[in-house]
Amino acid sequence: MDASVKDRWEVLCKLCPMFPTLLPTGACWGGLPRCFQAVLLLALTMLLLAGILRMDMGLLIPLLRSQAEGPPIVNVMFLKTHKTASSTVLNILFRFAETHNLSVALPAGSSFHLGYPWLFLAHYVESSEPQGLQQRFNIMGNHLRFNLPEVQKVMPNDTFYFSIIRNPVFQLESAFTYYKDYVPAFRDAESLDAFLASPWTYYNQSVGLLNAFARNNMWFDLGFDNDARADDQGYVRARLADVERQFQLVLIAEHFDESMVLLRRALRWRLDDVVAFRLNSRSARSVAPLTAAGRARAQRWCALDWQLYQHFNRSFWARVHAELGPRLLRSEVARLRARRRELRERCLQDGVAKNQSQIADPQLRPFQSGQADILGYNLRQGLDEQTQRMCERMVTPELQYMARLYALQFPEKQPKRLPFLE
Ligand SMILES: Nc1ncnc2c1ncn2[C@@H]1O[C@H](COP(=O)(O)OS(=O)(=O)O)[C@@H](OP(=O)(O)O)[C@H]1O
Repeated sequence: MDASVKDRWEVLCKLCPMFPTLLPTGACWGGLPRCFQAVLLLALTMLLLAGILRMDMGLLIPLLRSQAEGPPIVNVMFLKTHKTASSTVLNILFRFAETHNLSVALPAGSSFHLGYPWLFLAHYVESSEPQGLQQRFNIMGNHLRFNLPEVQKVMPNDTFYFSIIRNPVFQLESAFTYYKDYVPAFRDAESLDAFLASPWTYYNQSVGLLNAFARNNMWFDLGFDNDARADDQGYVRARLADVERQFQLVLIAEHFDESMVLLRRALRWRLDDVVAFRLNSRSARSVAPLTAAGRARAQRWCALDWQLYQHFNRSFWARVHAELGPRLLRSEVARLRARRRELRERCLQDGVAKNQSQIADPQLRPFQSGQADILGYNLRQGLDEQTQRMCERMVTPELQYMARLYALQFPEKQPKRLPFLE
């Protein structure tokens, strides 16, 4: 026998006593080939076991962990960025707050948002405490421009912070239609393609905050300067690091269901807590897709948002792979979709979204803006009381839901007026 092969067998045999229960006694003393076979058998068995365990434990661990790691997280701050599926996420948070009797940081007085587009200040939140005392809340999610030190004044120290972003090309297209009449930079542009072909004709930086919808709107919502130089890599990297430090999770609107899977795991919530119907969507008629040249221009015009999106899209998928892996992700997304289908069948008339004129109950009619035709839902007739309440929560538009929570939380105060319903 070759000397080096013999040496290796001897090393293997020296390891034999480490597995006294697995190897037959004396296997190594009887002869080198027997020892080699035993070690090989052991290695194969371990490989096989590892394969089986990896497969099944991958599915089991999250279930075990979600129970083992304690109760659901109830202190949650959601930065509601604009035109990013954020109303659907806010509906999830409002429902969780209402069904768990949690307090919500709601806009003060007759306001519908938390001071946007100005940087958030704690006093934009309604409070039942006497002047000077700062009330803290469980849930916060109405539109605001992020300002961490002020948010920390109204939220507990152990709050979970998260947000959502969307491909800026689609985010801008949605914003253009929705804010067409409201944003100075959009008003005179015939179309978004026309705006992007010559943005400086329409966009005047000195007009101030109202134009924030027209450029790098997500960057702005995060509290940063939306007109900053996008080619200053030091600046961009520093702001991205700020977001990473301040938010435990950044979701991606294009991957909404995968986002809900991650969110549910992070918050240790039940499946039904994160199942939602798409809210605040436009009818196909009011979507005006950009040309290929327009899309390229939008990326350049919103280069800060583009870098934000690229960065967090990458880290989102890295996290999905690290925490779940493809098999578990697929099964969790399938579970979520199946449950949504079930609830759609149970709750919704015809199972589809309706435009404003088709919605019978004014409380379920979403606010309309600009040239967008915003869709909502009719509920099925004849639901039992409990199902009716559950379904109603899922389809109540943001402003009506906010007004209802406000009335519940501050019964002594003047209720919110929603003029568009009158
Ligand atoms: N679940 C889900 N998945 C993907 N996309 C979704 C989802 N829910 C809402 N949406 C789309 O988000 C857009 C509305 O965004 P917001 O609710 O953030 O708008 S707002 O700023 O509160 O007015 C709006 O986009 P547009 O239709 O392009 O305008 C919605 O269709």
